[in-house]
Amino acid sequence: MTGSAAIDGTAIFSQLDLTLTPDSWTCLLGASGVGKSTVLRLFAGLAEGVTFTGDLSVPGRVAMMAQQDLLLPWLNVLDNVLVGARLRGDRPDKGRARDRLAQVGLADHADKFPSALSGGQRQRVALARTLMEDRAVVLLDEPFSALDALTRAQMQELTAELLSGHTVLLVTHDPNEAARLGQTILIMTPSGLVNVTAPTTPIPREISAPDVLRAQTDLFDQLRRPT
Ligand SMILES: Nc1ncnc2c1ncn2[C@@H]1O[C@H](COP(=O)(O)OP(=O)(O)OP(=O)(O)O)[C@@H](O)[C@H]1O
Repeated sequence: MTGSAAIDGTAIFSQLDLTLTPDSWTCLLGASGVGKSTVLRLFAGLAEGVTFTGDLSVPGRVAMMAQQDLLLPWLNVLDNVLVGARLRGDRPDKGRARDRLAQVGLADHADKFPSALSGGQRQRVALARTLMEDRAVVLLDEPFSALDALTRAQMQELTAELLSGHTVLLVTHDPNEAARLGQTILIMTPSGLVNVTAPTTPIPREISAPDVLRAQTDLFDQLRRPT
């Protein structure tokens, strides 16, 4: 993505230059309102009302997972995982959906309704639904931010494992999360992207690994700097 975006004539960002590295996790941080979600929505083709000027190329369709699990309360867990196929009018592949639920540790919850699940379990259903789409590019918009610290850490690990080999763009406000998962770490500012050196060890990294703590501190410093 190279270009500028505006809503109703008001600039959201200008001359942003963002290239995702294939098969790798890119983490995008930055102040509230700087335009991170707008970037994701543009990549996803869901940026209604946003005027983008520039070049934007997306290799095929993408999958997206957001902070809210967006599960449909009137469908059971299995049907929520199958919702993409149903919306497209494809034949639902229940066997594959059950496999995805097993991958996220919810094989025994397929017939339950979302209201009977914990927040962490609901987010795992959302992950199973994202995996069901089987897209090379996956966009994650603060998917773990509403979870308690322990569940968040577990979800980070599970998602990194299951999305291995995908091209991932993760928007997060959490420097530790970026330091654990980022293979490229970028801070979005009104004047462009700042590249912060990411650890080079494989992901997911341990929460308190020395290289993670170093990158986390570095990120805090950069985020605190006035732009
Ligand atoms: N539908 C809309 N109409 C008008 N302005 C909008 C609309 N959606 C977003 N904006 C504005 O666009 C800017 C960027 O919003 P965006 O959600 O992309 O920021 P963000 O960096 O993801 O913020 P946060 O970290 O708080 O989620 C903000 O100033 C916001 O007020």
